[in-house]
Amino acid sequence: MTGAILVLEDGRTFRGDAYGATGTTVGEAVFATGMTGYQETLTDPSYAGQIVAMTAPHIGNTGVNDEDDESRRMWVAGFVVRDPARRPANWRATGTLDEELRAHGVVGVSGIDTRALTRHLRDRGAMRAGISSELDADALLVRVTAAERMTGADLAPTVSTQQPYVVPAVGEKRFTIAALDLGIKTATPRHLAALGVETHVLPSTATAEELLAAGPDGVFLSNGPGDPAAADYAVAAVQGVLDARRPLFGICFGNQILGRALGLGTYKLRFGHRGLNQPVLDRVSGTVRVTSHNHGFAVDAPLDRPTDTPYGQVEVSHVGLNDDVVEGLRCLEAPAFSVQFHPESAAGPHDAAPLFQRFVDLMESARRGDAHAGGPAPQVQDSTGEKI
Ligand SMILES: NC(=O)CC[C@H](N)C(=O)O
Repeated sequence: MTGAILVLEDGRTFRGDAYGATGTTVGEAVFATGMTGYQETLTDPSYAGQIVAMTAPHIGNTGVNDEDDESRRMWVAGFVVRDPARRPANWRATGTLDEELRAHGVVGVSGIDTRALTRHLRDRGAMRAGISSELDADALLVRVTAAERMTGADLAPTVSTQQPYVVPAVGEKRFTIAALDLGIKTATPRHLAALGVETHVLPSTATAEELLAAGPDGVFLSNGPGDPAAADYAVAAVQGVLDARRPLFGICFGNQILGRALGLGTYKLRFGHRGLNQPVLDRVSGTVRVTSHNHGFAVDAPLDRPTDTPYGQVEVSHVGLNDDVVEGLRCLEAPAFSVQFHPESAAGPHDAAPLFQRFVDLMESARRGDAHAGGPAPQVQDSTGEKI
């Protein structure tokens, strides 16, 4: 077995075995706490530039399949696992994770103490790191300290589609939307399609004019990698959409971009939220949902009062219950809202999926010409009859 090392920016070194592709890679070391969903994680464009360590010790058990990819390729800069499955056991599996990582050139390391690594990152914060099966620790550390930092990194254009494309509605088409692809996952248009929404996906650098050109019923802002403070082009596009008063819904990076478009700041969290069971309070409905997260930055906004913006007041609609981080925004005088977590899940629980229905409700009320603001009163009911 070929050896490999993981070296953190502060010099801490872990020794293990090469996993996936051999070679050398650098990126931001982060940990993800989901016990399932490694295929979705690896193919989520939001992880571009990051070396992802899985805290669940046994990874690869269900292999890989042809259906669970969230984009056209794997984007992680590197992959760290404790104990890879020796062989997959799942009826949907078409290959092993190790082979798939190699096919995508993802350099990984296995057999290291991922609990110690996670505690280190939790205490010291996410930091640059490298994995190598060919360099010694000193040489790798030189590469790590020369690597680009996540703060200030503009990565959405590197993962976005270059060409617009359309995802048709399933059944009768009720609405057409333009989606700004900052790193969109396939699960998102799929959720919208099931609600009768046709999604026109546009490149990350699309302007407001381009987003609005076809007269869409609404505009969607996707998740995506990098620092929202570096994506001024997307902020300008969103301001144009707000000026046009077109219904707008954003997820994760989209939440951060909406926040910036409203004049709010963003900041880097110490180690971020990456997992499938993060409790979030929806202050509009008063319910707590267990949600899927993947973010290292967050919006800076007061929790206790609405903020005045050039587009009217905005309030914090969702709050993370682990740490009081802003997890959603709702414009009170404009048809715009967003969440920091992932209603499309993939992977993760489906608690938040009805937020897509809220977007549809918002477009419906805009079409009727009703007075509308970002968070239509929650009228959707889940299977227990509870309002969400
Ligand atoms: N999933 C996302 O959209 C992540 C947004 C942003 N890159 C962050 O790390 O916070």
